[in-house]
Amino acid sequence: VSPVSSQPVHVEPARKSLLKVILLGDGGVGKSSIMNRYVTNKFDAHLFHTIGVEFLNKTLEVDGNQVTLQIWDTAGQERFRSLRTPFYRGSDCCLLTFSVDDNQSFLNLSNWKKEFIYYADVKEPENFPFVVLGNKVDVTERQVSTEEARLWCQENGEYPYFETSAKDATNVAVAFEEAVHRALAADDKADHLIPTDTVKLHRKPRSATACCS
Ligand SMILES: Nc1nc2c(ncn2[C@@H]2O[C@H](COP(=O)(O)OP(=O)(O)OP(=O)(O)O)[C@@H](O)[C@H]2O)c(=O)[nH]1
Repeated sequence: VSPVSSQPVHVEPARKSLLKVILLGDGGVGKSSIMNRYVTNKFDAHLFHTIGVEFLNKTLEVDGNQVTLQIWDTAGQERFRSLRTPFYRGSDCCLLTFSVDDNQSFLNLSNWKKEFIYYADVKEPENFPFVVLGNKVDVTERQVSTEEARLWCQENGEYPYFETSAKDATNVAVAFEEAVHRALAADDKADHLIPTDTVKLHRKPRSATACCS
């Protein structure tokens, strides 16, 4: 008779293999361009405004596992608000985006964060993984300094900050990689908060002597 463990069984939760990452920010800051740069490695200098939402998938390998990143690009213009907000739920990470040559888009970051938390119905906003992107760093006429942006990120939740250019590809891949790591880390943390009154399957059974004595 094989020994039977009297220990509780704990099934390690599987890591997520599909991550939804959403891009939010004012119209024209470059959300579609960032997504296109990352997924297709192309840049179009004459993109039309997004109406509603669009998404593209990209598969990448993280710690030896395949992860599909589903990137949702939303319409930043106010008139499309009701078309974009129904798509916020279920996001694993939110990329708050502004353009370094547009101060108003930077000032609006707080509104984007609020809109996301409300419509995505985020239960613990302080633990949600946001990443901030200051796009168009290739432009010489800046209105937002790196220091100002870093300070906002620090004061609003220690968010990682990346200065990107969809035009010349600066920091685009690295920003998405950070988003993936943050999303997976938040997911692992949430799993560990689930109470486990279950059995540890990976535990070695006790020796026959210990078991049957
Ligand atoms: N110089 C420069 N221009 C950029 C960059 N990213 C985007 N653009 C340009 O900025 C304009 C707006 O870009 P989009 O990607 O359509 O902006 P969006 O945030 O998706 O806009 P909405 O769809 O209205 O929300 C386009 O003309 C782009 O070519 C960048 O990194 N550098």
